[in-house]
Amino acid sequence: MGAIGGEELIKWEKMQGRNGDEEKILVLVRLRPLSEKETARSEVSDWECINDSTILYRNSLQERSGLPTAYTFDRVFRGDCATREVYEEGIKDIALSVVTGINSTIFAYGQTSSGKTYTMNGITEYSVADIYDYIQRHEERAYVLKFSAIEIYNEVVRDLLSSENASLRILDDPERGTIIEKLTEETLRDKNHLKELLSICDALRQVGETSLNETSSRSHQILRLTIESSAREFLGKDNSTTLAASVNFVDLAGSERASQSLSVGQRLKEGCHINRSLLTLGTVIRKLSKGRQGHINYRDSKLTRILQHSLGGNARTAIICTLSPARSHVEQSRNTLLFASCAKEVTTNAHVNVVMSDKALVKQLQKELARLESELRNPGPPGDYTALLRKKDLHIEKLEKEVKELKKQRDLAESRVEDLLKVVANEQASDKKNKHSNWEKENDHGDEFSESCSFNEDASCIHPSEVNNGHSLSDPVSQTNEGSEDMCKEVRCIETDKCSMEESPGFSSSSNHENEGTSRLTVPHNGDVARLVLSSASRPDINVQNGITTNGVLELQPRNSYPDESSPSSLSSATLSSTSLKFSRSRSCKANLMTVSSDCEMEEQSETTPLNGFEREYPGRPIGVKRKHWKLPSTTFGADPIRVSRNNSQSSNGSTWVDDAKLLNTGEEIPSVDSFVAGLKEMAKLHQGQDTGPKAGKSVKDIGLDAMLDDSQGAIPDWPSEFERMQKLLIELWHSCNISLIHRTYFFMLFKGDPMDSIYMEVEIRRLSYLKETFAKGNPAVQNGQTLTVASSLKGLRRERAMLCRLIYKRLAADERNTLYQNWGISLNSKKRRMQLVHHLWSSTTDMNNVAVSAAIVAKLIRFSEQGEASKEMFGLSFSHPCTSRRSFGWKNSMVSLIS
Ligand SMILES: Nc1ncnc2c1ncn2[C@@H]1O[C@H](COP(=O)(O)OP(=O)(O)OP(=O)(O)O)[C@@H](O)[C@H]1O
Repeated sequence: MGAIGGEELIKWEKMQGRNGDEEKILVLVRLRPLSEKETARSEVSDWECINDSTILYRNSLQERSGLPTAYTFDRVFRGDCATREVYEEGIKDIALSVVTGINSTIFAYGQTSSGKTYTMNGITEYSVADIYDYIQRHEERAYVLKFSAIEIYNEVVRDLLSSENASLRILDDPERGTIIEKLTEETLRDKNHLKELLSICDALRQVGETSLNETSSRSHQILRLTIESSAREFLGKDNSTTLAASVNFVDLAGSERASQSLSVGQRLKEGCHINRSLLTLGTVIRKLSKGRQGHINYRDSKLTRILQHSLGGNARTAIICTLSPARSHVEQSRNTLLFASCAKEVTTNAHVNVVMSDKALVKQLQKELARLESELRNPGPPGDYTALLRKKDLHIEKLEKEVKELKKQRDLAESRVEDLLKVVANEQASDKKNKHSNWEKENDHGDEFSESCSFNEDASCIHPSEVNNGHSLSDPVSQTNEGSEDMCKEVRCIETDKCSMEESPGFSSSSNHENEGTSRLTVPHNGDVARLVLSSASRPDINVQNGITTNGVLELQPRNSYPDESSPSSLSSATLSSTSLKFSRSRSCKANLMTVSSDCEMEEQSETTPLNGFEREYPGRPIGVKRKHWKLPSTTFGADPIRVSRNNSQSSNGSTWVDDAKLLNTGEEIPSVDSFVAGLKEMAKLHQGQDTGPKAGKSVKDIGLDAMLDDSQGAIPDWPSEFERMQKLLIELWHSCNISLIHRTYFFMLFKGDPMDSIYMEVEIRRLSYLKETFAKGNPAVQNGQTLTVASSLKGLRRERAMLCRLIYKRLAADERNTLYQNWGISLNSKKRRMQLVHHLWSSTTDMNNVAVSAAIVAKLIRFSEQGEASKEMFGLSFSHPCTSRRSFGWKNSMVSLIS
């Protein structure tokens, strides 16, 4: 039979409350009463069981010997305790484990005449009786019991139940471990044969009685009862399993010293063998008590070889140590207690033993073989594989998405690191450039310079801290060319595409006529500081002729036009035709031309943050609604030229641009809230057109509001939590898509939880989800005819931050700024305080406090409140009936109080 695991094993282990758990050997100590002989010799009893677990040596003389006087074990029994009591206290539980498939062993260890046989006879009898009782009560199972009784004497194993008393041979079977060949077996097939069991017990008792003679007292006797059981309902069936375990009752020879009991000749040989087995047993127990490290010498004696599994193996084990109380045996008693102390540290690891008959095993293997052969012959319907492949494909697709998302996150992280490096580099550069120290008041760099360059940012002067010997620290190519291209001033970007330029101090521009002629931008050429940033200049149709002259003049000449010779140093407000401009550079700057081109390409992408131009590839565009020239308002400054359409037009071409610069009169490209709102309406209109098709042709007023009102008034269950969800999603999407902070602020300020907000929020979510998805795939999004990438959107965001940085200086008083710095944990002495502050704005997607405060600060900077403390009703964004009560589930904090 081969041992296997199985469901039954698990079931039985559960029944036993064990699953290969380690368990310490149970150690009991039994003190016998003084024998008649000992009493006659006036022996005194020096040992006393002071409680259930402690035995005490009471001799006051010996107490001073330094040896222990108290010993504690699992249980100690006084001399007047009955064997039944010993049996019931722990032994019974272990002995009966055998009926549930768990091996067990009960030892008796002690010096000669200490009561080992006396105890084991009782234990064996009670155990067998209880096993019998158990079998009787479990008729659902069939039992087979096998007895064997052996004696180890002088290291020879004898079969006590065979008539010949023949010697037995110990075999080491690789599968079954140590076995004893020619075991005499008395087999009981089921309960009808139990009488035979009892007769065998009688025979064993006789053996025990026999052992009282001189020979047996110096031999080790082992009675083994093996029990196999199977559920009757499975008997004879292929799936039947059998539990098989053995219980050993071991009556060891006396552990007295050889010198006491042995002398010469046969007795000496006998004693040596006795001591060899006992000595080995002691050594094994001692080693096991220290944790099974190293070699355990089971094979050094027959006794330990046969009982190997009972000593630290697959068995539950109990040792009853018997003591004589007589003072004359104190030394042996102490040795016994020492042995017991070691034994109680030994752990065993018993588990339920399940076996399957060879027949059942063969059948099961044949069945498994047949199944595998069948699978090989019939690989299954192709549909299975198709489905499997589809599943795999989906999984691969999902993984690819994850990879792209991770790449995107990596790019973002790299970009942020780049930003930080620039900040650090700028700070270092600014330290060196003390000659520009007057450029910064309050040791807060950049404002005055920026103010002097209040031309829109696309054509703005580079902050001195960004310039190092004429090259931008942030431009790796320029840094590479450092030293060799001093005369070539970098041209970064020029606003084109019908851009509107304002005169600004520090700049002069000239144009002989709108849309034609050469536009010259004269940059204040202050040594190596001058730098003109061109945006959108990478457009292939822009031709820069002559590049930047040595006196800092950049000439832009639209193709097919003529240069304006008249006023090279002045340029009035100019609108450049975006259709025919092309860059070129003077030969002296040839090497830098590549730099310019590359820079300009990047700038072209950076012109637009993802806010704008969504209309181009908006997936929900209704059929028939072609690409229109409407746009969301530009909230990334310099990203798009400001197109003037002040009438908030809702014409079919939908260009609802507001000349924000004029409107706000800030010198910065801040989109007004009404241009923002107009853009939202455009978007909502498109969205509505997508959803409602036939209504697409109507104007916003015609279709948008009423239709949306209908939609939105379809009650959204649990709107407060839905609003919160949408709001969080939007914040995350804004962050992911690098959306303009001003756009976020406007949106945040306008939509605070009115049920009607759901429409615009939904539109915004759909728009940004599309953008995010496009970015996640690593694709550029085509927006407003321009290509938008993660990198370009980040650049747009950076420019917006720079603008906000300037606004902090312009719009906030010194004490307001200081309060903000303190609130945001920015040291008042640190450099780039404003930039630090700006980087905190809208920096968290989860911290709503950060969001609310950020929105409040940006709102203040762009004078949102001055634009009318915009209410949605003002802009026609709210669809609420005048009587409809507004419920706000927005931010709880007072934004005004948060700012100050
Ligand atoms: N707990 C007890 N109560 C009463 N009598 C006992 C008790 N233990 C042992 N005896 C008696 O002590 C005597 C010796 O006991 P026993 O033969 O069991 O010792 P042993 O340890 O088996 O000796 P050996 O090693 O020689 O086989 C016996 O007559 C037995 O009846």
